[in-house]
Order: sequence, then C-alpha cells, then structure tokens
Amino acid sequence: MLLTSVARPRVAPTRGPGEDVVSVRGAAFGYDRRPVVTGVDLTLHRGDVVAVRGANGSGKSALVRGLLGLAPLLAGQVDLFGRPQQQLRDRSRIGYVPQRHTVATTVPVTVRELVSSGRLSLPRHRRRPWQRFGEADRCAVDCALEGVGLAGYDRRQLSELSGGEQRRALVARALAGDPELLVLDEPIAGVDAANQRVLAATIAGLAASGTTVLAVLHELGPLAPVVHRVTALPSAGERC
Ligand SMILES: Nc1ncnc2c1ncn2[C@@H]1O[C@H](COP(=O)(O)OP(=O)(O)OP(=O)(O)O)[C@@H](O)[C@H]1O
Repeated sequence: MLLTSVARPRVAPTRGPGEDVVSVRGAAFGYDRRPVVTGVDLTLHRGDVVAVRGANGSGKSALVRGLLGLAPLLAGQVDLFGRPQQQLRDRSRIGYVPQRHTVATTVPVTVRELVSSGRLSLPRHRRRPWQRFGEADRCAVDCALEGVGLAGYDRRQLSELSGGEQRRALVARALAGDPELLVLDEPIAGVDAANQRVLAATIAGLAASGTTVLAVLHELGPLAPVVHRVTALPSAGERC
C-alpha cells in the first residue's frame, strides 16, 4: 500500500536543521497481530505540518498511535528524533492529543489546572520536578490557553465546558509542554470555525519556530493553508 502525499507551501523552521523528527519506513501497525495499516513511509522534518487523512477505519489513529509506541509496530521501522522509537526516553518532547479523551469530568479540575499538568512531565533540564510553578510555567500555560482561544477560561471547571471547549483545553495541555513534536488526532472535531482558525494560526506559529506537527484530520478546513503535506490512507475496503 502506498500513501499519497500532496505538497503544500511550507514555512521555514527556525529551530535549525537536524535529524528527521519522524521517520517511518515500511511500517505496519495494528492490533492483536492484525495489521490495520501497512506499507507506511512517512518522514517529517522540523517545522513540518503534515495531515493524515482517510476514511473511517482506514487506520489513521492506528498510525499515529503506532508511531508513538501506543499501538504495536508489526513490521518496518519507526525512528523519532533520529533514534528507534523504543529508545525515546524523554517523552515530554512529544505532545499528544488522542482522538478520544478520558478526562474524568467528575474530578473537580479547573481549565488552568488541566493545562498546567502539561508542564509536569518536563524533565530536569527543562523544569525541575520539585520546582514550584514559575513565571515561565505561567506564561506557557497562558500562551497555550490563548493558542486555543480559551484565554479567560482558566478558572472554569473543566466539567462545565462544552465538548469542543474541552477538546481545545486538551490541545492547550499538549501545547503547554512546549513539545518538539505535536501529534493531534482530530483536533478540530467538534470545534467551531472561528476557533479552528485560532488553532490554525497557533499551528502556523509553532511550525515557524520549528515545532513539527502531525494531525489526523477529516477535513482540513481552516488548517488547509498551514498544512504542508497531506498523507492519505486508503480505505479499509481498498486494502482488501
Ligand atoms: N484497540 C483496538 N483493538 C483492536 N482493533 C482496533 C482497536 N482500535 C481500532 N481498531 C481497529 O483498527 C481499525 C482502524 O481503526 P482506527 O481507529 O485507526 O481508524 P481511523 O482511520 O482513525 O478511523 P476514524 O476516522 O473512524 O477515527 C478499525 O478496523 C478498528 O476497528
């Protein structure tokens, strides 16, 4: 199976060149030893914004979960930051927002607390574990909230937010960790057009500063101008 790619204009990264951020070669991902997506070849450089598209069940989530080590790699090779994915120690280099989130809305947590939790896993060289939240942490949280159009929501209870607002809060949590690779599984599902545009501007800014973004998208919508390449998966029917 070959994935099709559509090139789009790209923004030059400013974090500098280096190894590929993501390199997937001849990979198959699946569940219970059953491949659901095969023959995946995908390379993302610093500052790339790549969309993964495909029909329901085509394996988009399996692909992104597989490259993060959350779904079994059944064949081929996945390298992240120039090393085999299994050797990646500092997981905080990656921000991931899964398609289905399990934020317990019965647990009382404010939007700021949720987004701040995105800073907790930063390793010593970026934030000491015992260190109290400092100015840099507060700024990162504020920027993240702004980046998803939730500035001013920080004291609201997460459980009181709408589905689309909760989704944006989860994206903000990933942004707060200042990841080098941001993996978003359907980040604009259920998000209104105005806030999709806010997220598009945020992603463009991240890419310009060298963050790499891989997003599963059913429709590109307002993200179209900021997406550099589209990788399309064949539908489950076409695979047979
Ligand atoms: N945990 C799991 N265990 C077994 N099979 C799974 C699991 N998760 C997904 N699958 C199967 O893998 C296939 C691909 O699912 P996946 O969620 O990756 O598709 P998708 O392209 O993201 O679909 P959608 O657009 O509906 O989100 C489907 O046939 C699905 O039933």
